Amino acid sequence: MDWKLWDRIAEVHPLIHQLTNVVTVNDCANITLACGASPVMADAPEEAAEMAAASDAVVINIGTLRQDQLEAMAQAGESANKQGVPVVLDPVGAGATRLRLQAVDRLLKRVRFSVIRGNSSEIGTLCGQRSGRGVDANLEDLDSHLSSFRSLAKNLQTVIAMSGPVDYVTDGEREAYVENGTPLLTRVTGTGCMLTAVIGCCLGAGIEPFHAAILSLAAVGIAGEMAEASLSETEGIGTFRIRFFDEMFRMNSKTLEQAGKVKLLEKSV
Ligand SMILES: Nc1ncnc2c1ncn2[C@@H]1O[C@H](COP(=O)(O)OP(=O)(O)O)[C@@H](O)[C@H]1O
Ligand SMILES: Cc1ncsc1CCOP(=O)(O)O
Ligand SMILES: [Mg+2]
Repeated sequence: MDWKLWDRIAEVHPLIHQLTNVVTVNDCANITLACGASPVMADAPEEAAEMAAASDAVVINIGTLRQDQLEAMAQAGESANKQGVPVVLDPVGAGATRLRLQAVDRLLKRVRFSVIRGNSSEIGTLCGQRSGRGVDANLEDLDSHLSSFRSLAKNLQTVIAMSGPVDYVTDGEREAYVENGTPLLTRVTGTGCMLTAVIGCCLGAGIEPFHAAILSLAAVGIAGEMAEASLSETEGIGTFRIRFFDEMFRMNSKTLEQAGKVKLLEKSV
């Protein structure tokens, strides 16, 4: 794993156009800045395509979806595809309602995504195993689903990045497991959304999608581990959230190399 790729974000300082949810939009903008990239949040249909074409990567997150926003997302994605700008999808709560399920279906028909990042329920739903209440994960027996995740990646010509206790990344040929992280990351809303924004930063810096996903999963996991380790007995989730931002701001290739727990199974299929 070439951890030095991470430093490209600060060197390139890419512009990351994000069409995202109202719960975590501010956290996504701040994590983008913390990584050394520049965020712009723009989801009006009147400007989404123009903004996407002028950006280095586009992040589409359906967390609090509305119909007009969906059209803006599709237009931004199409415009990005036309200009060769990479696009990453976060299918938040894809299995929770019909609106979300249909939205993901429409987006996948109109836009080619470089990476799709979701939790196990969201990725399972994309494979036809509809699951998930709300936005949190509850798909079980993940090992039995790995071959469908690989087929999904192959069919959509994308990289699937499934986060969880152990993260799994595949482009249909190559596979990787990332073992960094802490359950505390699930006790703060937005860590998945921020992870997807970080993937956008890596893509915008020109890092190819498979490695962009691995680097981002390792970075977020390690920042979570370090934030947790810094907590005193009287500190809790509020302090964890702040320290997580601090650790992402301080993240560099050396820390990634020392603390990254990645198993790469290249050409494993
Ligand atoms: N049980 C866990 N143990 C360690 N890390 C976890 C655990 N669950 C999730 N993570 C980490 O939390 C981050 C957010 O992932 P996740 O919670 O799956 O996304 P989402 O918030 O979209 O459901 C990822 O970096 C993931 O590796
Ligand atoms: C709670 C919630 N509801 C709609 S979007 C959202 C945020 C989800 O963020 P994450 O998936 O990163 O925890
Ligand atoms: Mg999520």
